[in-house]
Amino acid sequence: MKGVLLVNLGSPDSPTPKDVKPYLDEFLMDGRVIDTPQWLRNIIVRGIILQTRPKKSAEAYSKIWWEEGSPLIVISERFAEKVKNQTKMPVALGMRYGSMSIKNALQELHDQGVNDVLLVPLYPHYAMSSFETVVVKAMEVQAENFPEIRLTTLPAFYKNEDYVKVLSDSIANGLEGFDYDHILFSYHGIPERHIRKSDPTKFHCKIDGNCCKINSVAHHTCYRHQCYDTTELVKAQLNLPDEKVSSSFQSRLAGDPWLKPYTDFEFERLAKEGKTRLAVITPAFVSDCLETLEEIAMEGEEQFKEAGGESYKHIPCLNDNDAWVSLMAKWVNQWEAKEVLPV
Ligand SMILES: C=CC1=C(C)c2cc3[nH]c(cc4nc(cc5[nH]c(cc1n2)c(C)c5CCC(=O)O)C(CCC(=O)O)=C4C)c(C)c3C=C
Ligand SMILES: [Fe+2]
Ligand SMILES: [Fe+2]
Repeated sequence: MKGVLLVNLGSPDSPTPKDVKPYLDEFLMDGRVIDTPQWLRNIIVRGIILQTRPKKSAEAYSKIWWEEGSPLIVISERFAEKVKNQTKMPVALGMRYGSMSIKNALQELHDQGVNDVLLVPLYPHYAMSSFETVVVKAMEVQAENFPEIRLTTLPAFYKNEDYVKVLSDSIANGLEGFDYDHILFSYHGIPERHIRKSDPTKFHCKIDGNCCKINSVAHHTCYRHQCYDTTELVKAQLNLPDEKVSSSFQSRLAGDPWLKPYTDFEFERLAKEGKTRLAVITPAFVSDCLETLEEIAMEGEEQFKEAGGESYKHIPCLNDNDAWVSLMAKWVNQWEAKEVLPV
């Protein structure tokens, strides 16, 4: 029997340093997130980052936490529930990190007689630190515990025509009534090194401003290209003028060079250039989370207004938007009926 496994990133169990620390430990000890040799990752993560970050992160989580729990988890649960209502197949939800494990979710499907699973990483773009780590983890868990289950992965869907339409409609809806003079597409950042590592040609991705515009097989795994493509596709769908739109990358950790331009620097640059009414869109995330609700909706507004901006709006992610749910249901049902996957 066929079934669906939806996987998002995960959150700590509560917004306290006690619960944030083990969550960050699992997250940052993932070699696809901090991609150093393990001995060095141990020093960087356990010897340095985890000494101070859990307290700082817990404070940030406290600002956005809902009565029902972490926004990312609650929204993912609502989404999964709605998808369930639009398919005959069993649907389970797991998280890459934290206590809602992929193993438990696969067990849930297995207990319902499922032996053929469509794995859906809830990320529109490919990155080794998001999409790839979910796929690798699910394959490891399957091989170790459920050898009779067949796993098929839904590919990164950022340029799927229906998805671009659903995303654009949701953005248009969020922009309604807001008199903006600029729209910033802020994507989660990654270290530049990750782009080079994921380049199958080993020479295409130079991160020089041009490589992402030249056609290449490298784009199947080039997160930077996929983000810029998303901006262009939405811009075309909504007929947005070039001069009113730009892209940037947020949430960097100290140390390595990350993808540029950095979102926080862009807030300052745009305000100084006289763009005073800013809308911010965060299309690397399908559900709102710490990085959108705290870093963009709260901190971002403060940074932009301190730099001279006057009005500011964060446009919500797709979350459990009905059109998004129906599109996901269409994809999983097409796979069930004809083994067809979206492109
Ligand atoms: C080296 C560090 C990190 C990489 C690379 C990275 C890539 C990456 N992350 C997401 C999506 C999310 N990240 C979230 C939180 C978060 N991310 C990092 C670090 C890296 N992410 C940290 C340390 C944290 C935790 C919070 C903090 O201390 O700042 C979240 C939110 C989770 C939540 O509970 O709300 C999401 C979602 C993507 C898509 C990505 C690569 C493209
Ligand atoms: Fe992250
Ligand atoms: Fe590229």
